[in-house]
Amino acid sequence: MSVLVVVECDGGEVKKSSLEVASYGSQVAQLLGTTATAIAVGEATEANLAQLGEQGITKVLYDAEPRLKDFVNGAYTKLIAAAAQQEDSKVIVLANSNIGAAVGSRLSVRLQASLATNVVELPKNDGGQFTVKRGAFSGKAFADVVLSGDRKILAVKKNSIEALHEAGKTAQVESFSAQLTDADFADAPKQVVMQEQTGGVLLPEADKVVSGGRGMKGPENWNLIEDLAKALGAATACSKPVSDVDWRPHHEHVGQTGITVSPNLYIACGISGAIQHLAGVNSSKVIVVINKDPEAPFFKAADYGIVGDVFDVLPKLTQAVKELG
Ligand SMILES: Cc1cc2nc3c(=O)[nH]c(=O)nc-3n(C[C@H](O)[C@H](O)[C@H](O)COP(=O)(O)OP(=O)(O)OC[C@H]3O[C@@H](n4cnc5c(N)ncnc54)[C@H](O)[C@@H]3O)c2cc1C
Repeated sequence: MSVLVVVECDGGEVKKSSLEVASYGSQVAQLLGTTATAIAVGEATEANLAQLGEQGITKVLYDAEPRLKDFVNGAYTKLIAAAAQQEDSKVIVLANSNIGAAVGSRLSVRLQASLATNVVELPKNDGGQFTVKRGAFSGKAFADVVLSGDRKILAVKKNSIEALHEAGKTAQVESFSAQLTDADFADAPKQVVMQEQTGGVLLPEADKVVSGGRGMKGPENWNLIEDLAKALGAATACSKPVSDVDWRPHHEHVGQTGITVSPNLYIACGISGAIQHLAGVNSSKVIVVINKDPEAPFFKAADYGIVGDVFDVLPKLTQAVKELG
């Protein structure tokens, strides 16, 4: 019996959120007195998969079927279920990402497993019960959830756990086949057309995000957001009212009704910090808020706050970032 960790890869690389998930899974394995095996999905290289040893993974299974390069829910679910069966895994850990959330629910039906999403801590053995803490009510609260049943699936929220890094440790990479058929690819997307992204950085995966709200006054001032984003190598985002009035495209709107982001750095410029906005950004590692109103609610969620006018602060901040190189 081993803990099975689902590792998402893109362009040959393991995604950062999956390094966290691998670290989480190997710590769960330690708690249960077993080892952690990963099943890799997406486009991966053997060398990068072997490096998952640094996050405590012992073995990595990889199916090189070319159609698995892009996300196909049915095929990914069957692949992961087959790996769980081969490894007799009672605990399956995945990222609380778009892929993880979609596969997690399908997998729970297929394997008759209990599922907890948005998990933020390692599980506890609470009086013999397997208990996990998860974010609830758009991140405003936490819930302790008891998972029963033989199999459990945990979808781990990004930035909830530090990725382990034991330099030089490698995992054994094994080829794996789930014997997928054409029927498993019935829901494969025919074509994926990427929306135009500022600086070529994809918003949901971005490591840094510079975001603007109504305090930016109009689309003609967005060069201030874009200049800072370019200097930082960040993606740009906005609040809902900004995209509602077409100052920015809808795919940049973050929050409860928009995209959820979990970057290492989120800079909010002229955004009040309404609960619906926070719901999409509150798993960011470091939040910086620039707002001229010291009472703006966003300051309560900020790691760093600048009380000031965005038109004064942003050019200076961009200049300072450029000088730092
Ligand atoms: C069902 C529902 C779902 C929603 N979903 C979302 C969602 O997904 N995402 C989202 O963002 N919102 C969402 N909203 C809207 C949300 O409630 C807020 O109205 C919205 O987030 C406010 O956007 P804002 O902060 O840009 O604008 P405002 O609330 O108008 O705030 C502007 C801020 O800019 C500051 N400011 C003004 N001028 C300057 C200046 N020169 N320098 C510095 N600061 C300045 C002000 O002090 C103020 O704090 C939703 C609402 C509902 C009811």
